[in-house]
Amino acid sequence: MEIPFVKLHGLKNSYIFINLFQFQLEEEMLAPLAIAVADRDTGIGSDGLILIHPSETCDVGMRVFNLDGSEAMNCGNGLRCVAKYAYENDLVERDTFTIQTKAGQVEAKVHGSKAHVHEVTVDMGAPILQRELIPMLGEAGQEVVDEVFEAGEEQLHVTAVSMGNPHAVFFVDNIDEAPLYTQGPVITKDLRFPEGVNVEFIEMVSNKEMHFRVWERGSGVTQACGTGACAAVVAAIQNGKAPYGEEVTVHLSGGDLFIRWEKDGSVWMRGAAEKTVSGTFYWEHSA
Ligand SMILES: N[C@H](CCC[C@H](N)C(=O)O)C(=O)O
Repeated sequence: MEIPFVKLHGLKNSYIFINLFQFQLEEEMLAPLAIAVADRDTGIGSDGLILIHPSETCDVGMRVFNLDGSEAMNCGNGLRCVAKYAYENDLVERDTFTIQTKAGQVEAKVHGSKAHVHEVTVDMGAPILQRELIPMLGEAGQEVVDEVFEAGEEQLHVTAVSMGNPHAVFFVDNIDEAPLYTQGPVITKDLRFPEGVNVEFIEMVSNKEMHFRVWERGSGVTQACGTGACAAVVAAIQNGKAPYGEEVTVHLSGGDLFIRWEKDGSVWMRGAAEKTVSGTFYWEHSA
């Protein structure tokens, strides 16, 4: 198969994008294709695959697959890249439009021109905080804030937040000493999270600034995670470490995101999105 693609990234969290307004794929191809394109040796190299597709309810739709082929419900960096691509390629006319995800719909506003969108703001909607909706095992109806979390020999404290996809947020004193590579791969598959979980470690710099590292469900360590940054700011506010309604700067490995959670309302994410490669992926798909 000859598959047209574009590679874009949000703060170096990169995906291979396929425009299904122009190209068709069979459902059973999607997971193996995500694995194939993400492979840095035999594929293009990315953190996964994102499909941009027609939607009956929104201006455009997005599906996201991690590099292990698993499909996720939402992707913050992916949303900003989809918004950039949709506006620059005339899939939408206005600079503000809706994007359908598996988790629901969001509203995006692009900043820049048709020739080059350099930044996107997304209303990510309200976080999901009830334990059983994260989902996380335990007493239903409760929020998970600063809860003791036994992880091997360590006793951590977890705050769990869903942005349509699950996040386990841990606050550390020094981000450079966060157990990202030891605890990340273990916690992401912990049975207390029946659907797995994205794992974030946060060091607060001030009440409006934090350092952030992530082990993503299905992709491992990535340079940035947009839904994770949203979850981290929500968790900081739930723990009294940051204020409602004001932009918090999140320093991710790949760059900065600016996140605001309106009390009892939406989480807003603002950040860059860049295109790097376009071309044809030659794929020998064995059914
Ligand atoms: N690994 C995530 C999906 C990608 C999210 C991330 N790349 C972002 O920018 O939000 C999950 O399985 O829920």
